[in-house]
Amino acid sequence: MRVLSLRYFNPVGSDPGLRTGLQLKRPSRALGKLIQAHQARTAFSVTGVNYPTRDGTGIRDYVHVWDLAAAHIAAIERFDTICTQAQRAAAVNLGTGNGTTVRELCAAFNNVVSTPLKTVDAGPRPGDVAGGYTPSDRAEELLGWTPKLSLE
Ligand SMILES: O=c1ccn([C@@H]2O[C@H](COP(=O)(O)OP(=O)(O)O[C@H]3O[C@H](CO)[C@H](O)[C@H](O)[C@H]3O)[C@@H](O)[C@H]2O)c(=O)[nH]1
Repeated sequence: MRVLSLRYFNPVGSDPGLRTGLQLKRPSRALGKLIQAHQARTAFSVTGVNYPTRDGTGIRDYVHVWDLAAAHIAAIERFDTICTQAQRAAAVNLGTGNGTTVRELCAAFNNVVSTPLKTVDAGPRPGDVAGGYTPSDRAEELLGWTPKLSLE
C-alpha cells in the first residue's frame, strides 16, 4: 500500500463564492465560536492569555479550505511520482507558514464585520497548547503547492 498524508494545520474559510459557510450548530473551534458570538451578540472567550506568544494568546496556522482543496487535487495528480515502490509513504504539512494569535484572529474578524466583537479573557482549555505553524516548503517541492489565500 502507498500512502500520502496531507497534514492540515487549522482549516478555515468557505467557498469564495459563498455557496457554503459554517455548518455546525454548536461549533467548538475558534472561527466558529467567533461567528456564534457575533450572531448572538455575546462576548467571545479568549481561552488562554498567558502563553509564550507575542500577545499571550494561542497561536495557530489558519489555512483556507480552498487552498486545501487545491492541495488534494495536486496530491491526486502527483501521487504516483511522490509515492513509489521505493518510497511508499510520505507526509506533507499544509499551512501558510504564518502564525496568528487569537487576538490577531479577533482583529481580522472585526475588520470585516459591522459591529465589533467584544472579547473576554478566560483560562486555558484543559490540555491546550501555545500552538504553532508550519513552513510549506515540502508541499511546494512535492505538490507544487503554495497557499494563495490569507486570513484577510
Ligand atoms: O472559544 C474559543 C475557541 C478557541 N480559542 C483559541 O483559539 C485557538 C484555536 O483553537 P481551535 O479549537 O480553533 O483549534 P485547535 O488547534 O486548538 O484545535 C483544533 O484543531 C486541531 C487541528 O489543528 C484538532 O483538530 C483539534 O481537535 C481541534 O479542536 C486556541 O488558542 C484556542 O485556545 C479561543 O480563544 N476561544
